[in-house]
Amino acid sequence: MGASVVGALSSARAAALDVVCEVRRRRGRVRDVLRCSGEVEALDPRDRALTTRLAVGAVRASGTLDGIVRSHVTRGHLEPRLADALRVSTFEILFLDTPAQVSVSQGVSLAASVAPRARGLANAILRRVAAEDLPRIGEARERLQALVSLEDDQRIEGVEPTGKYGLSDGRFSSAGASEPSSALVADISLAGCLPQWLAEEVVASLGPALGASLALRALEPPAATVALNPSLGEGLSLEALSAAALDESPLPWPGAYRLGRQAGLARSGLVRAAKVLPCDLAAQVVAWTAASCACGTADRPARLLEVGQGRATKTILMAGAAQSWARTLDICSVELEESKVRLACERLRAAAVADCCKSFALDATSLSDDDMPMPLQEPFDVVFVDAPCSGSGTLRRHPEIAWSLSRDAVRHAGSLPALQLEILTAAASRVAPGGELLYSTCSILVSEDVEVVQAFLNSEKGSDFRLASVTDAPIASGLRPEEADLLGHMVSADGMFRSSRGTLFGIDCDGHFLARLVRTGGTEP
Ligand SMILES: C[S@@+](CC[C@H](N)C(=O)[O-])C[C@H]1O[C@@H](n2cnc3c(N)ncnc32)[C@H](O)[C@@H]1O
Repeated sequence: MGASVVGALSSARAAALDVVCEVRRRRGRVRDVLRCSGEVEALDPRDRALTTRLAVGAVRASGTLDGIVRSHVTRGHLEPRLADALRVSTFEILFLDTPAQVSVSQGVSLAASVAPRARGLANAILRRVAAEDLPRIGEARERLQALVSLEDDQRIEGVEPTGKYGLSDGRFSSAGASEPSSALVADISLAGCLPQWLAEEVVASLGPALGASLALRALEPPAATVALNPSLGEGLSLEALSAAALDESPLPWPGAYRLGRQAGLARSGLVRAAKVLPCDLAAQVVAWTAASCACGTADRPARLLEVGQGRATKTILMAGAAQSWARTLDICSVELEESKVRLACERLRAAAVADCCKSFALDATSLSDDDMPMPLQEPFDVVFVDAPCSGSGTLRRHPEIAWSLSRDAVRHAGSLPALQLEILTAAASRVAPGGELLYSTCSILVSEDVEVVQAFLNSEKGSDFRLASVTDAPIASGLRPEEADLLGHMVSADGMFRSSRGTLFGIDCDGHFLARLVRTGGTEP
């Protein structure tokens, strides 16, 4: 924070405010606005990092920050640019290590830069944020930290370790087992800057200790993780990555690296050339595991249907993983949005895997229909459903999600779980007998993962399938010990993959989910 100067408004903070105003005016995404901003581009790297942290943080925590600011305004209404400035400054006071004297003084200058007559009001509000809300969040974090240090729900059960939450806190073992205590939910909501309903869902889905751990890490920047494209020669891609001086270090997964410096990645041209794919580590594990389920089944080229191709990151990883095992995958992918299919096709060509991949723009809920394009009519060894979801496992990467999502979207009829079940059921009809149906999301909510899997298995179509453990996927037998540890750590006792199960080797992944369903009954589709 050396660039900060008490009194004179720093250019990093002024740029962060412009970005946040632009996001509000255009209803844009903060990372897109940051990427396209000439003002941000002109900053030196250190200031650019502060601008990014402030703008992303202000958007990610917006509901909590606005509530705190409002609680200190006794009358009247804040004009939008002033509210934006106070949001940015409140985030800095509460969540960055800037000395309060500097962050308050800079916050007052920031507010005065857009509303000169509000200097006194801004001063009063920000001083109260520093004096009252900063310690309140510190106390909430301490209580959550005490809970996290107990490690597992079993040790919590029957013990009231800190006396700071009610006894009922230890009694969560699965979704809906009991109501979360309001004190725990309030702490997770405040420290993790989540709407209360989402904090409740997080506790119901992950349990108290993992919910607390997630809240403590919720405002940190996401890990800068990349995958080398195996199809373009891992050695060459690694050389190019080293030459770009991004301070890479290997992670315990084939071709996975963490970057110490992320800022130069776009400028290096490596992403455009598809030599390097920005991709969370857990998403890489999901893609390689899915590829192995297809490659492990036959000596002939295996057929894999990917549902929900998006920008084809996992398609590229799956094709590359198969090549690295000297196997061939024929991949068909379907995606609802035509613009994504066009982009996916461009990326597949750049990544040198277009020969083995075909993409179709269609609605996956119609996959059981008779009039599908020809290549989709033949049965598949593996159908991999990378389902549309809330993205609640990727809040740090997609900061808009936390405050734009509603409980209705993840819970009720006509919502995401209903669409996920419809897609899974339609996709199931394309699985060959003995083949596998894989269901994946980047959500941490049980309503979108295990409950969808259970609803499917309880359905007529689902009666042809049984759950298999992800630890028994063919990839597991070929992994190096630390890679096997990583996979094992992320698989729960029920055999389902959940990367939200906490950090390992200091790696803090997004929250991804994967379930394997093997087809044991039924006839050819
Ligand atoms: C989790 S994302 C996929 C991510 C992608 N596989 C990747 O690796 O980057 C889910 C995708 O499903 C697509 N989708 C949503 N509804 C769909 C539907 N009814 N049929 C097919 N695709 C759909 C979304 O547009 C989105 O791209």
